[in-house]
Amino acid sequence: MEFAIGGRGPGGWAGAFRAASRRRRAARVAAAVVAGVAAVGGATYYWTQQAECDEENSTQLENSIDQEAQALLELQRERSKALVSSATVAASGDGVSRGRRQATAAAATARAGSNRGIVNSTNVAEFPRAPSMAALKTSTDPTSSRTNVKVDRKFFAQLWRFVRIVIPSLRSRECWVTLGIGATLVARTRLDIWVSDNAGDIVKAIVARDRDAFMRKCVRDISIMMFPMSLVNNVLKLLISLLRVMARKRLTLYFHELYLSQLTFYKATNLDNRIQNIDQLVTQDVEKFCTTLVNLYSNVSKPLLDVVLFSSRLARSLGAKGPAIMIGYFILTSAILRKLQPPFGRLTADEQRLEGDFRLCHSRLIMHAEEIAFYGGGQREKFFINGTFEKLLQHMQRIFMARFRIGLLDSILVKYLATIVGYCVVSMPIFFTSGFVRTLLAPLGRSLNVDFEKPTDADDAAQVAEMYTRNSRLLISLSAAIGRLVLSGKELTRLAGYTTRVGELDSVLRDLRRPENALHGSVSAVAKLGMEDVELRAAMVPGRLVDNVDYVRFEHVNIVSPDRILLAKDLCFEVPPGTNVLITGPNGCGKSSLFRVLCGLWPLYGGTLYRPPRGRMFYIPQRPYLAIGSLREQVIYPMTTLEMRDRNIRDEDLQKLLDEVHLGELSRRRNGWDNVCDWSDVLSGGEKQRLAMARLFFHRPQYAVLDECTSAVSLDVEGYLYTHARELGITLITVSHRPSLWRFHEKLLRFDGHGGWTFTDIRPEDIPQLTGVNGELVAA
Ligand SMILES: Nc1ncnc2c1ncn2[C@@H]1O[C@H](COP(=O)(O)OP(=O)(O)OP(=O)(O)O)[C@@H](O)[C@H]1O
Repeated sequence: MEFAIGGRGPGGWAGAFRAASRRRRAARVAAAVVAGVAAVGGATYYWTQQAECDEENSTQLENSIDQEAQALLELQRERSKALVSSATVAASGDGVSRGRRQATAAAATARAGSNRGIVNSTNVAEFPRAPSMAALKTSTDPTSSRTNVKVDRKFFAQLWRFVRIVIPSLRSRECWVTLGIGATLVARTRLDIWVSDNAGDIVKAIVARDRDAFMRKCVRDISIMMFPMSLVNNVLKLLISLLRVMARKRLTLYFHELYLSQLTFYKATNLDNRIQNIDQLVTQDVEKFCTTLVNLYSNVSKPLLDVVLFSSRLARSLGAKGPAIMIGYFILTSAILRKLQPPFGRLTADEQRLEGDFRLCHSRLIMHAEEIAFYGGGQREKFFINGTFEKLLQHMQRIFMARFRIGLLDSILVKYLATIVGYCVVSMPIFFTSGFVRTLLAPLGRSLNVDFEKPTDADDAAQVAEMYTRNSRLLISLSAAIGRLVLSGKELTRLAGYTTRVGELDSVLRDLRRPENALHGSVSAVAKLGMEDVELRAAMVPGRLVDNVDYVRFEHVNIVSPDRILLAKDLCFEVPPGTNVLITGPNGCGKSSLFRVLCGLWPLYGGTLYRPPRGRMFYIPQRPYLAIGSLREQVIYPMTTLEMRDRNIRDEDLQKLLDEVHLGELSRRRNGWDNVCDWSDVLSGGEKQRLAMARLFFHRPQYAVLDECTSAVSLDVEGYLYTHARELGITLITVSHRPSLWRFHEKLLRFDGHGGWTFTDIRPEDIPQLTGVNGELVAA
């Protein structure tokens, strides 16, 4: 709220103030402080009410955003798939530590890649996992905490937890910066009061034609004070920005630690549907939380201080009634405006949804441009897109009209009437010293034990001008402080929203890392089973992992999907070193899931799993993960160049590997081994798979899990790769539908798609019977 107070007040006030006794003045100051605090209480009540209103609006906004999120699901799914396939590979490739370093960059690429994903949607569609389906479930879930944002005890408890992470100790830098901001705020308020006093003195000197006083106050004092004033202002800005960055750093690193270790990133995105869009939570919501928290700190503490100090200062000249009337007026007008205000929260939410619909139409056009073009559907799409745009425009016009109506009232109450009230308050001692105002203020005066006495006539024009200037400035500052307090209500609700979201992330990540959940999944998953799920209940008994042997053995292990479907019952087989195993079965029967259990991504149920330590196993999926970085880093992933140098491995050694997989040319392109580009875009499907095989040969694990990872490689090269892997002593566990691969394996694990399985020898005489003339599978 602002005033347009200006002009010159009439003379005759000064005597009134000279005549006031010290005792009375002290009483008035005390009363003014009480009035100020009471008014702040009123303002606080107001903005709590406001917060509830905002809460309602924000819930509507959130709901609407949910709808928009649903509408945009198709696009997000593409992006999530890219992210999750990266997460799966980073998890199974033991790339955790490296993944931590590259998390931000990878997310950025995935996001940037979403556009490519749109155009190239056929590639992405190969991937069966769609964690965004889980996102769909939770985003519409009415019990989701997104719809339940409250400024309550739980909020303050959560907030306190994060404040303790952000400010870990009283000796931390963050604590000093927080205290520094507090001290700077006090200094700034004191300087504001000095400015008001000084402005009064300057006007007084001008009116009294006192040149010496004018030079002293205007030139000398301001010249001296401009240094501390500009210093304080800018130090305040600097400290607030610093605290924001420090808070974000602490909190982001805290979440990175939780998220990127112990495969939590995989579990959170694949096995658990409690949270969605973790990338957004970690990168954006944490940042917004920190910004809102720091802003709230400065936006509440400063105005509170201002209200108390400005009120007490004003009371010295106007008595308690000045600030009390002004604050009362603000509370009154705010209440009126709130009553009459249209539901802008809902209107804005609707606007967002309509904008989302409009954007989605265009995005779908880009995504399916080819199909639409083949169908000749341009006209149909135009009709549809124009219709959506028309709806958006009509809604925007409705909002403009609502804003126009409330704007009229707003200007009258907040600008012009407030100006009148401000003028009246400042000139009260001279014009309104008896009668109506006295009667009006009498109850307030009695309750505050203040005597709103009539000041004696002032007669010193210079002093009057001084008082007028100072008081009007103080009143402007006071009203600005109350305005900021009122706005803080909105910020508090926003902070509650971010705290809930960040708090949810925190509790889910911590839950997934609990020792009892680490190996066996969420305990609650079993607890949620109904009594009718007898078989499932029996199958989901926590299993035992022995990971220090040099063979792979499944003993009575059950494979259960996160959706609690029993994919394989009572698995028992052994893969001794040197015995390659081929896994076959219909789509969706659980072949890849076996690997997920083997690598520790999915919970282990049933019996005992024996396997070598993770570092001695390697996993290559059908679409290999290519990290951000140079060509060298693609081959050695998840090892870093530094680690490679430490182990005395040279680029020439890598070149041999590339030659083995028939990709030797790659290192001879521009920038050679240091060539950094988006490798998933640059390489063809077959080249990516061969590069992944070079990576396998580089790491030479004891066991390699190959999940259809040569499906795009020509048959002759594929044969060579398998032969070479055997020469290197790598034992292979392969999923493939290609009969051409049977000859490289000794055992066959076949799933029947109903939980059953067989584990048999592959006899040489079986192989020709199973392959047709062109190498296709004719019996299984
Ligand atoms: N994260 C997950 N959440 C829920 N269900 C899943 C998840 N991952 C896989 N599934 C389900 O588990 C089943 C087995 O999936 P899996 O990937 O093991 O199939 P697959 O045998 O490898 O199939 P394909 O031959 O098509 O690759 C499928 O029905 C799949 O939908």
